[in-house]
Amino acid sequence: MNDKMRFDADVIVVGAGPVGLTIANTLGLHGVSVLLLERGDTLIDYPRAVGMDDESLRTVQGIGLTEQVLQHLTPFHWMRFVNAKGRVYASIEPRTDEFGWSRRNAFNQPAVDRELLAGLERFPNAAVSMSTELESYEQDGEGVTLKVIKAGAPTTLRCRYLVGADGGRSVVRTQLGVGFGGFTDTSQWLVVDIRNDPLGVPYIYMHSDPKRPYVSVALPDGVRRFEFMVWEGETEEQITAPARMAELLSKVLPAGTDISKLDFIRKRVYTHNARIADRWKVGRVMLAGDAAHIMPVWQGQGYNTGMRDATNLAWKLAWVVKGKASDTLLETYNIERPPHAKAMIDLSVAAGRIFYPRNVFKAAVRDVSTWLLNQIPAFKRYFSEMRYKPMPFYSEGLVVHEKVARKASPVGRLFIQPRVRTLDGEVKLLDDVIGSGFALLAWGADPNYWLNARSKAILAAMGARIITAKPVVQMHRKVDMSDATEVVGDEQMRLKDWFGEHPGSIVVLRPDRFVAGIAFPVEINELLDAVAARMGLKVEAA
Ligand SMILES: O=C(O)/C=C/c1cccc(O)c1
Repeated sequence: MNDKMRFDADVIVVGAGPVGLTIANTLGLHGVSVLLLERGDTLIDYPRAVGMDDESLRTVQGIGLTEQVLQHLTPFHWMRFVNAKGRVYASIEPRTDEFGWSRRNAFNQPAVDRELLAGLERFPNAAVSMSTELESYEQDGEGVTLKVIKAGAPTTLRCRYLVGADGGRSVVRTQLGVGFGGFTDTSQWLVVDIRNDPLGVPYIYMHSDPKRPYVSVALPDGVRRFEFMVWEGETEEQITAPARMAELLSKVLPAGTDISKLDFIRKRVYTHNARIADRWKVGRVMLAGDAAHIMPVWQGQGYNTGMRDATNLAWKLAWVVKGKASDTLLETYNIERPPHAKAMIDLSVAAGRIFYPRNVFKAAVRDVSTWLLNQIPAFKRYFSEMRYKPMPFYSEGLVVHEKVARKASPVGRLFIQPRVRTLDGEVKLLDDVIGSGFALLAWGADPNYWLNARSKAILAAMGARIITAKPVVQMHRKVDMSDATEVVGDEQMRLKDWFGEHPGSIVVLRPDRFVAGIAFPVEINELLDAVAARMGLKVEAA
């Protein structure tokens, strides 16, 4: 065989962090051969990210690891901002579950990473190579050739596509030669993680103490995280010296706490960066997670932004590797993801400016203005319900916007995930019924009646399920449904509400559960044609 056609795996992913692990699990699930390379000889075993949002949890659900991961989570984990006088000036506590899960969750990252790694054992087509460091790579028309050092020995590997999920200092990104513009913050922070939580109180408290802002976070498994701002000119050695640590901790723990009893996991100083890669796909090489963007921690969005990348990219890779769609589909990754990642960087930077303003005057303005705004219920709700968080929205890419003005459109947005009732009476989350592929989801009527031969061929090429949701009391009546249409009951009546508010009664749902398009039954054939064209779908002649 020609050397160029010998592949060790269809996809090689560099970096066994959460993003690399999630991409590998998704590819594993889709039957694509994937090799995950990790420089370390084990996964990182100390906490880093602390917040997993509902979108990431939905992704975990999609790769079949809900039960394994939920045990490492504290759902409904609020975030409270406290001023120098001890007054809570903002509290973020969204109590809704429109995507099927609590919107804010604290989690034990090392434990979740281990579950994701163990999840790969389910797939004979997924392999992991630890102690394997990428040195260099070259791409050509058919694939990518990597030079790696595995357990000290140089080796060559070849794949069709390469994903760099290898962190902020990504070797894949550096060698791709794309820019990583943005800035490095001038402030530094000391992170202290402690086992056997000496405080035990729930939630995240952001103390805007102008002398030394600090954060106190309750994590699962009895872990407490403190973060203290490092003063200008203060070195890591100085701030972690026993006397200074005792002084810092005495301010955040009750008087008389025996500091020598604290069980430290780690103490580390770090700097915040706000950077984004200029291009996330060049030929056969893609960047994801911190390799593509890094941001301050204040909204817990570094991890979740990376998980969104994994969710967006992995199924597209599977479709293209399996020959079901053209490279056009993969290009949509580079179109869809960067604008939202940039919005998350901006949000994280802004949150930092509110939390630790650079002078006492700005802090006073913040305190007065937040007090005034908190008297207005609509503003209070805006914060507490997290409405300030920009939700992903794809204005270009695998989306058909022709029918609806972009601003009001449900197209390009994540579809809701209510509970539905199946014909055998089980109540499940919607995605667990739909599975891992495309779906045509309708309200009330049967889309099959309107489908022409080409649309049927498109749906077959997509492997799409055709599902109609009905009121639970009507779901067993067969009078108006063809055998090719599955029926689910609208258990919480959220689907009826959703379709009642949007201009159409059928959505094309992508495998990542974003809405690719919306139509009335009479328009469905044009919509399917447009979706097929946008993704370069390989359709058998009808
Ligand atoms: O919003 C979250 O989930 C996490 C926020 C956060 C705040 C302060 C320090 C951190 O390490 C994370």
